[in-house]
Amino acid sequence: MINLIKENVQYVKGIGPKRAAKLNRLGIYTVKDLLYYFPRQFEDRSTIKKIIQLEDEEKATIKAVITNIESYSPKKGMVLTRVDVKDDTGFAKLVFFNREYIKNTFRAGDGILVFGKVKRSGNFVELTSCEIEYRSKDPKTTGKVMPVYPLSYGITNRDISGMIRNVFDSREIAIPEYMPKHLIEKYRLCSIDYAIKNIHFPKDKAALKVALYRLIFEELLILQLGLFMFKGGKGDEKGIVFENSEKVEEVLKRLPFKLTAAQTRALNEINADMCSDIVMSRLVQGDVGSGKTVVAMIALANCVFNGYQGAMMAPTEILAQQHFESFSEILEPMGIKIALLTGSVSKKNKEKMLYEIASGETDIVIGTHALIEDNVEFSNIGLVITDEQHRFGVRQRGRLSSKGKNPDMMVMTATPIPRTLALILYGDLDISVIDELPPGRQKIETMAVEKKKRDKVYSTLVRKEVDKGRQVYIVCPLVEESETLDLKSATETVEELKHEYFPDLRLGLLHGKMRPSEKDEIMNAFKNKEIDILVSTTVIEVGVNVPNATLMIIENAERFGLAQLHQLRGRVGRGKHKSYCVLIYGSKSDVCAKRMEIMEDTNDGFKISEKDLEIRGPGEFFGTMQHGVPQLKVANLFKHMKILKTVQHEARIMISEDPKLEKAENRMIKNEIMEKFSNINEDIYLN
Ligand SMILES: Nc1ncnc2c1ncn2[C@@H]1O[C@H](COP(=O)(O)OP(=O)(O)OP(=O)(O)O)[C@@H](O)[C@H]1O
Repeated sequence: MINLIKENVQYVKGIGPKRAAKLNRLGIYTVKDLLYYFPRQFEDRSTIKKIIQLEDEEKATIKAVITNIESYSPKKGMVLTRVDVKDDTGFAKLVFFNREYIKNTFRAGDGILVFGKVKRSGNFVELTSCEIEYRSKDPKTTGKVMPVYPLSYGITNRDISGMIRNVFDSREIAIPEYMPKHLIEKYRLCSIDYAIKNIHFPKDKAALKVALYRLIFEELLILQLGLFMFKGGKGDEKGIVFENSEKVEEVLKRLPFKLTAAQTRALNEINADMCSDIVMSRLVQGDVGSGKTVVAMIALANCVFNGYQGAMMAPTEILAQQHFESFSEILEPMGIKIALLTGSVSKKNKEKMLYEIASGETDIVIGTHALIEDNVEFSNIGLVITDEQHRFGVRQRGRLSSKGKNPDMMVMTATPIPRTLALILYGDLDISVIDELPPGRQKIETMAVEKKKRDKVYSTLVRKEVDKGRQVYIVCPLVEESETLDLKSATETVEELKHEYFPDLRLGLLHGKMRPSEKDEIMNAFKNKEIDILVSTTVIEVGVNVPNATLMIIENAERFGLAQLHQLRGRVGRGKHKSYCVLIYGSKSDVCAKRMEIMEDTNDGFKISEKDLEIRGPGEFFGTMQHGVPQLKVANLFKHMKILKTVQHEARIMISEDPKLEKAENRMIKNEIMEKFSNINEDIYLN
């Protein structure tokens, strides 16, 4: 049987090479691909409505009797057929384009069961895009739950249904079961055969539910098992056993503040890992401004006090520079030597730096991607930290770790996501959550303002903050003006502000196309209060810390996702002053209104990322990450969170008992995993 499933789809009755070529473009090559080409949604045609109940714009099924049929040609090549029908509650018109056969097949007095899109205006009811479900004098059978497939390349829903029907009709197809038996029994999953048949031709709503449950379960299980298998769970290799150095107390004393309870808790968890012989793999999650950096710094200091080197990789040069400065201020006086390694270090300096890192003279290296280049060698690295890991790939993180012998590893992120999703994004890491902001932080007052009121925001709010001695960020979606997009650009905004609003103030411009040294210069000037208003693109999004900045204005706020708006907003409210965020939007869409409302209502990153997921769906939310794993066809990481949790629990057990899934009961599902993951370019997958 299995061979039939792997057979080229072109040999299925009614397909042939021409249609097969079209199917190929939908990613369908084999019979199996066709059977696994799942509907995007289902239309419930099983409920029959009376004409009187029909609502404008809805899609519905009616059972009616034909009273009249007329065909005419409004223009060359087009035939319009109008079928008048009635039921015991009213009258309706059915409209068909280019379906001449209707006039020859039907007569007045025939019964018809028809599904279509309703247009209603008072008592006038019309159904368009009609599909005839049954025709007979008295259609007793009801319409079904109909699959709707994701289509293109001239293939219709009917085509796909027909082809799949042919597969089942013309040959003995039985899909061999690959789900481990213990899971089928424990969760009462239906067989794969039943699931496939019922997802394409649901017997009824209940059967569809059973089929979907099985397929969602399976899809998530394959994804999670694959990720565990390929990313590797926590290894059993022995790590370095650090001691909790007394000198850490001295570091704490040098800080201008006391750690929050949440920071202390995270540090204790990190310490416990570092002092054990297990290699640490820990994710530190904390909302913007919660103080993750200092936690990283203390862990690195402790590593150095134990005689090892540490490294921290940041996603941008600005951020690496900032960490370098804040770490140096506290740690250098204690004799710790810190280096900053980025792409813009001159060749000569770099050589010296690399030598000092390799010889062990340098204790802590902070840098960007430059850190993972081959020529960076450490003498004895004990702890590697990546900041904002979602910008790096799994392999990049791995590359940094591989520069030592089982160093402890820590990842920091400001995107608070549910545990279940973190497991998919980050693999099997332990998680510490910093769920408390430093004392004295006030809620960032957020206002969404229509584009036409921008003037007022500039002339009142901006002026007020600057007069108080505070600083302002203005974020624009583009660097330069665009002819095609009506979006605010950073360069244009600076000019406008300079000439029309604030000729007396000091303005700065920051964007990704500038040279690193220029960026540094501007950032330093802003930090040193030499710039009042910094107009920027999203290069300031992650981590930038200037506590005197209290007003953030985001132009074309509708262009950004919620999580990104939250990150941007997090650049203010980082000190003791009351801070504000103004979201200027130019869209009238409902989604935009909803997004703005959420931002106004809450400052809680966790709630925001949940909403973001809900609005955008996990595909977009995970961005590039989704390119790297098999596409989900039926499961939705957000909607099916409960199933995901169950699946993760089971996957973890399976992997711990059989890490490579080699036992007889797991071999079949392993084949499925290999097949799904094999289509993925490893580079993309890992990055
Ligand atoms: N316990 C504390 N008490 C007072 N201020 C603190 C405390 N911890 C950190 N800070 C200060 O809070 C600000 C934000 O800290 P930090 O930059 O570490 O945040 P973060 O969690 O990395 O935020 P982001 O994700 O936005 O980069 C810094 O100015 C830092 O000095």
